[in-house]
Amino acid sequence: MKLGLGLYRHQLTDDNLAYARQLGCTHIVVHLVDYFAQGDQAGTGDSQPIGSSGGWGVTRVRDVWSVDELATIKARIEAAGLIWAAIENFDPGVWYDILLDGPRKEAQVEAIKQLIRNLGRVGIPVMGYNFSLAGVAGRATGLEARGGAETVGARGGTDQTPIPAGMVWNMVYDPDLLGTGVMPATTHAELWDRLAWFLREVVPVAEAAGVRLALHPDDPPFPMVRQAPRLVYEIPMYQRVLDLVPSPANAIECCVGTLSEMAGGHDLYDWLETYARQGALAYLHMRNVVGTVPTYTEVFIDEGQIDVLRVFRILQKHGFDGVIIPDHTPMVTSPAPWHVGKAFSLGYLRAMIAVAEAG
Ligand SMILES: O=C(O)[C@@H](O)[C@@H](O)[C@H](O)[C@H](O)CO
Repeated sequence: MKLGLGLYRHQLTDDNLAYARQLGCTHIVVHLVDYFAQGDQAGTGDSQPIGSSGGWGVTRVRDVWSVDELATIKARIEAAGLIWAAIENFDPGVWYDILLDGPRKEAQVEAIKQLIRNLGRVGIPVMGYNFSLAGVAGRATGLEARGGAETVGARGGTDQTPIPAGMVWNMVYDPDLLGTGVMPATTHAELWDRLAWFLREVVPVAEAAGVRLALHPDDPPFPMVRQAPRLVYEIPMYQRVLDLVPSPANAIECCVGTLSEMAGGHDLYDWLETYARQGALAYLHMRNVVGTVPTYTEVFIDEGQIDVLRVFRILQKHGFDGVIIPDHTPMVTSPAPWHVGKAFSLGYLRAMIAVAEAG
């Protein structure tokens, strides 16, 4: 098992790469979507994008990331002695009509196929994505982790304000549509059909390119957020995703914290075993949590309901040799809240991986 660090686009600096290397990471996962440039997230520093109803701003991105752009970033990561394990998330500006079943979806899926081929050419083995209309939205911030550390969670429900027309996945893709109404109502069945269409189009291309598509579960895992349906909001629902198009290229971005927050009473460890046995886990997000939907809090890696060592022992048993990154951590009161939070988590994860691997 390999330890990695996830960096947002604006965090892709030589200092942060050196930081990752110094703390024992061998791999980097990069969010190339610039969530923090503007909108409600602007100026929030390194804190995670929360997803307030105003969204993260406008995306003007229309072209997929080119071979040159990707190769430049890769060279920089490798110069720091690290390996680029995955990109996390498509820019809404290049695939909004795939999510919305809009008129540009055919053209956009061709662009996504080109992006996947670009990843294959540059040698980036995983493309993480979140097939979601509302995206990561509707969580509340509070001082609820150990010692009053700032964190996020849900307090009995989530945001159900409708998504404005022109916005999807927390970003505005067409400012001219703002103020003209709301996103058309969608059913769960329709959203599953959209995912199935997307996977049937793209998985064969990904397979040929040697790239794995890896779906993130819905965070927060409510059946509806902002009046829009969610896909994977209970743990067994991932099996339906895998069965749509069985292939090593149709895989899971396994956010263990989100899975543990899910309702329905399904056993986390049994299901992790089910997915690990199928070789379906592309990479892992690790954090801890207290509670399940509709009320839960994200907490420090060592203080929640998830038995991290038990998770790693399951992965070890099934030969998982992919990358594990710390997911969101509470912000630690210090001159560098994000860096200290991640450093604490990285040290803990590194130790647990070592114990699990020692058998
Ligand atoms: O801040 C973060 O890293 C998260 O919000 C992501 O884990 C997010 O849940 C996924 O990228 C969604 O695809």
